[in-house]
Amino acid sequence: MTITPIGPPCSRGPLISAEGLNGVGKTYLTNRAVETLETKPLMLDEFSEWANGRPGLGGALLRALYEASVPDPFLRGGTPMTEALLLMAIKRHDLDTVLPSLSGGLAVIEGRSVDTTAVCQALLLQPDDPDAALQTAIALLDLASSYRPLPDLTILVTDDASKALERAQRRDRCVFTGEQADFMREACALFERLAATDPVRYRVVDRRHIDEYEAAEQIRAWIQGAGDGLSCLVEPWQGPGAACMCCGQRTAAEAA
Ligand SMILES: Nc1ncnc2c1ncn2[C@@H]1O[C@H](COP(=O)(O)OP(=O)(O)OP(=O)(O)O)[C@@H](O)[C@H]1O
Ligand SMILES: Cc1cn([C@H]2C[C@H](O)[C@@H](COP(=O)(O)O)O2)c(=O)[nH]c1=O
Repeated sequence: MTITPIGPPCSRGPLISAEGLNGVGKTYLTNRAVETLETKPLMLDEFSEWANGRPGLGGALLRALYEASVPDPFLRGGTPMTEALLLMAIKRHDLDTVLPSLSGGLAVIEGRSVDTTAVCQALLLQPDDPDAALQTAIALLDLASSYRPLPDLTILVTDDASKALERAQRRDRCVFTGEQADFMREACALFERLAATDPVRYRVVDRRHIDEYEAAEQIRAWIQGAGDGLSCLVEPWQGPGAACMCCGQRTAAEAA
């Protein structure tokens, strides 16, 4: 189903997410890509960059997850479904905070969004079964999309998991355990399989095949094109005919 405004086209900005493993270069490449854009998007930091604490409910929920999972980089506290719902609530909170920017026509780039939640929590819910994990990730994304609209565009940055691991360890001056490195390898494969299920929303930058200049240029072009022909953004739980969260117009649903 597509949502079309009854009046003039919606002038909102695009909601974009950057996804991929720790240390794969999401932040590095996205920052490089936006350097050359005339109108800078609003960048919503990744979790680790909330180091000084983010005010508000999103920060408080994240602190609760960190405290319950210490000392695990993947926020694993032993109750994956509860964690999934909290992570979705944080990503919903992120959306709430950027609605004024989207409404003003600005592009917003989320450093990680609901796809990370789908991938990481699916691996916890279906350990040792990659096909079941893919189905679970798809189902978790479906659940997330009832909390908030999915991004208009998701850029997956991927690479050999071992390269991403090396960069993450160097940057954070830490050593991942063997189990954590295995988790990253599984997440790498699942991110790639999940992206292949939705070629309309995902664009994939594979650093095994292109250098950082080409990667940044691709990302720049995708960000620049993401604002074309956007439909209204509606509360998923309100259904057809709801007002757009950005322009306020009532929408009509039509069969795709
Ligand atoms: N092509 C590159 N050349 C040199 N350094 C790089 C390159 N790509 C990334 N890095 C460095 O590797 C580290 C990890 O990159 P970055 O922080 O962008 O990863 P990330 O995907 O955002 O990771 P995380 O999700 O863990 O925050 C950073 O210190 C970054 O500066
Ligand atoms: C959003 C989200 C994050 N995580 C994990 C992935 C990373 O190890 C950390 C956050 O680090 P970053 O600075 O955002 O790269 O949290 C997760 O397991 N599930 C999620 O939904």
